[in-house]
Amino acid sequence: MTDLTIDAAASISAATAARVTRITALRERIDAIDTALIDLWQERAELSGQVGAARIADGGTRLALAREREILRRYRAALGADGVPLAMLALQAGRGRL
Ligand SMILES: C=C(O[C@@H]1C=C(C(=O)O)C=C[C@H]1O)C(=O)O
Repeated sequence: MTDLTIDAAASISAATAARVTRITALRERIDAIDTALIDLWQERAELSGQVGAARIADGGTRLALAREREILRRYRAALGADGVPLAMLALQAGRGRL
């Protein structure tokens, strides 16, 4: 290889190494976010179950539909159309399937 070719190869591999380092850092942050989301998802389901159990113990209903509508509206306002199925899964995780 000529000196020029060696320099080019070294700079390509340095750029590749920088990209790999950046991807690794971004993935570490993604993993941390996923861990936080999973923790919050499970906490939400637990709290939702407690509210439902308290309402039923008071002779109330398993569902509070006005509250569910408000939650669906909030997710849709924040996340657009994708927010609706996400909210439905969050509700289901807490109070079970309809
Ligand atoms: C937790 C509750 O009970 C149910 C579960 C909800 C939820 O997971 O957010 C919302 C409404 C109810 O159908 C509540 O009334 O707040």
